[in-house]
Amino acid sequence: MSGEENKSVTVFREFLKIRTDHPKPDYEGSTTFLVQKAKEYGLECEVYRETGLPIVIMKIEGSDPSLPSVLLNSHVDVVPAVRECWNTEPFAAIKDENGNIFARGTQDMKCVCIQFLEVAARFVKSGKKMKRNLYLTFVPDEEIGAGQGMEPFVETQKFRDMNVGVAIDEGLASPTEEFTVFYGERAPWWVHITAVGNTGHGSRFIENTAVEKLMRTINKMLQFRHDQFTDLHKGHHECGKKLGDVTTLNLTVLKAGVGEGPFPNYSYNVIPTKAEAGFDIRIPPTVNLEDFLKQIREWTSEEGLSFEFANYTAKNEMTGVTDDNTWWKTFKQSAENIGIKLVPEIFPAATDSRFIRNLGIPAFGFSPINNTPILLHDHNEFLNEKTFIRGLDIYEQILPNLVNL
Ligand SMILES: CSCC[C@H](NC(C)=O)C(=O)O
Ligand SMILES: [Zn+2]
Ligand SMILES: [Zn+2]
Repeated sequence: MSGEENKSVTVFREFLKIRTDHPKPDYEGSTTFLVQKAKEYGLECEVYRETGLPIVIMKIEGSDPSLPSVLLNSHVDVVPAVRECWNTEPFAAIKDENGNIFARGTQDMKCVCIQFLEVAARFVKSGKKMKRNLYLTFVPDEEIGAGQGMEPFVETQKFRDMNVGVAIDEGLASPTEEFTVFYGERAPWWVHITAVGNTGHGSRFIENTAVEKLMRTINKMLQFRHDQFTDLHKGHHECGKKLGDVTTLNLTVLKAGVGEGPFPNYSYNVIPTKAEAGFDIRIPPTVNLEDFLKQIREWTSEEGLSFEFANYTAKNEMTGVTDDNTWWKTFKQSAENIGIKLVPEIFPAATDSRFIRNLGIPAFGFSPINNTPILLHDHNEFLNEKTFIRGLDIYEQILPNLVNL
């Protein structure tokens, strides 16, 4: 590409090069980078460490700081990248002749981190005072469940003092012209089932074995999976359900057998007394979670079966997307005014927004990326620089309407 690179794109590419990939994210590197940028741009900034890992907090004070604030939240960590599956070095942020930037985090979600930072810099530079406080938080560990990130942070006095009225966080790329906006997420339940049963010689008909009991419960659960799959795929593609509207259930862990692998180091002629299965279940916010818990109890009610949760939430709040929610009305109207169509959906996976919504605070998941394949967590993740720049302009035009509401 000829000509000088857009300055915000350069900042984006610099940020992509910081190795915040799990399992050992360089949070000191990302923190130093962000603090330095805040200083350069004249943004108020502090690093909060009371919950363990660093959280970078930036602020633009409003003319009426007593009003609930607007929070722009982004996570700085990224998932690992398998070098041999990529066509370029995943942390080199190589830009090709079409302006496509290839790196882990281009979509999820270092683009949004830097767009929030750069748009805040534009607001400071404009010198125009806005009504509410505007906060930016850059948080760690979203990709591994937020146990040392957003989850404890929302419980702190620091967070309460920010008096958040609405939060904007990540969404997904959209392969079409329209943009998706997420107003809720499916509850992630990770269920671990253990079965115990009779043992004996592998040559006999032993009854009520652990594996047999586990198989019965697995079959019931996979039947439920099949019904949900059918529900998702029936009807018109246009008006039918989306992934976020149905419950997915996947058998992801399976363990049994006497002996230690690898093959063939097992006692093939000994009936094991214990067998285990783990499921990743994602439940839409429209489903009653107490009823679903009852369902799991029923599936595992046979004698010798028990279950525990590796991940569980009893709460899964949604943000209203009707006109009586003035945050939503303003967001939607502001997007329409600049010719952008927002399609509200339920996020199929889990993000930091769930902790904010569960406090009763409205939150929208929105990444201003359209006409782009969804490549989060995938090989050769990329974003075009023009899409990045347009996203920055979109935020610049929409956000003041929320901050001035
Ligand atoms: C239970 S926390 C797990 C969080 C993770 N988030 C993403 C975006 O992959 C997930 O949905 O599996
Ligand atoms: Zn993400
Ligand atoms: Zn992710």
